[in-house]
Amino acid sequence: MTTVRIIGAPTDYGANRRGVDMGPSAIRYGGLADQLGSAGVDVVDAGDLAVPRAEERDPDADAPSAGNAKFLRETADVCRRLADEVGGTLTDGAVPLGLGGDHSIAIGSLVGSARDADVGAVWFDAHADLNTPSTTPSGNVHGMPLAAALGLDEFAGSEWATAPGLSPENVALVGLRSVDEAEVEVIRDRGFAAYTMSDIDERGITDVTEEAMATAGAGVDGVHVSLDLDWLDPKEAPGVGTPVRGGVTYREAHRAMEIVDEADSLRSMELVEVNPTLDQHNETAELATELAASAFGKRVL
Ligand SMILES: NC(=[NH2+])NCCC[C@H](N)C(=O)O
Ligand SMILES: [Mn+2]
Ligand SMILES: [Mn+2]
Repeated sequence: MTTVRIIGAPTDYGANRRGVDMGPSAIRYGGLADQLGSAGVDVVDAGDLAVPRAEERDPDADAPSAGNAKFLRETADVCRRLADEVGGTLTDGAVPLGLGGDHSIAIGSLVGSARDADVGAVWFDAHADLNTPSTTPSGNVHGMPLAAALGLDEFAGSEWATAPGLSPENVALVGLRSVDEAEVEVIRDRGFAAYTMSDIDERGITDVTEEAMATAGAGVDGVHVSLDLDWLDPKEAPGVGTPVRGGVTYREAHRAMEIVDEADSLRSMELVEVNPTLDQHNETAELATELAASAFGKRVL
């Protein structure tokens, strides 16, 4: 039987708006353990990493060496510890499920997942998260995790940020609808498999997700699935910090997660960017738990 180990990373260093640090509590309160149980997996909750409050920290402590990247030192500290938790979970034969927190925690997830293995990544997100300290329009590290893990620009050779076993040919982005100019260039130059909402409109979520999982999983030991809740339409998932209209529906999201399960290559997963201060009756957190259950095999019949 699969054991899923929940690891909370209650950060909001990487986002503009406060509140995603409450994500792990909201997602647990939203019924995560029960949902995963109904998917037929064993669940272990490792609790939350200790994360100092942003108010007690200086966002520019690393400037100017960090370029325009706020709270980079704090992010590095959390990601190092998260990478150890994720790596240790895999060594124990369980599947790590990270709870954000903002999307910068994906750096730690990817480093931990790709420490002793070759991995692919599927990024379910409205955004590409491929900015670097020199290209970011915001200075927010949640717009950079994929670039960091791939070692782009300033992240090249960074021991805490780059994921050694993550290869660019095994990266797929799904659901794009808000991509910055510099990110468009990176996607074109590096040839990432990237599916916009138009691709989903045209080809359907099943076809697109199957192709994304196949690309990410080709020739590697497993796939990391990063689920940013702003991937969904804000009507379905209002509790996120950077909502973008025109996202996937409730049904499309479930179908995609069922395909994640069917691909049988899931190595590690995370649920990020749930912001309870912007949510309605915890519905975004509850949706996150349901989608995780689908990804771990929950079916009606
Ligand atoms: N994980 C996220 N919600 N990322 C949003 C990123 C938005 C924008 N591309 C930026 O770099 O600031
Ligand atoms: Mn996003
Ligand atoms: Mn994101």
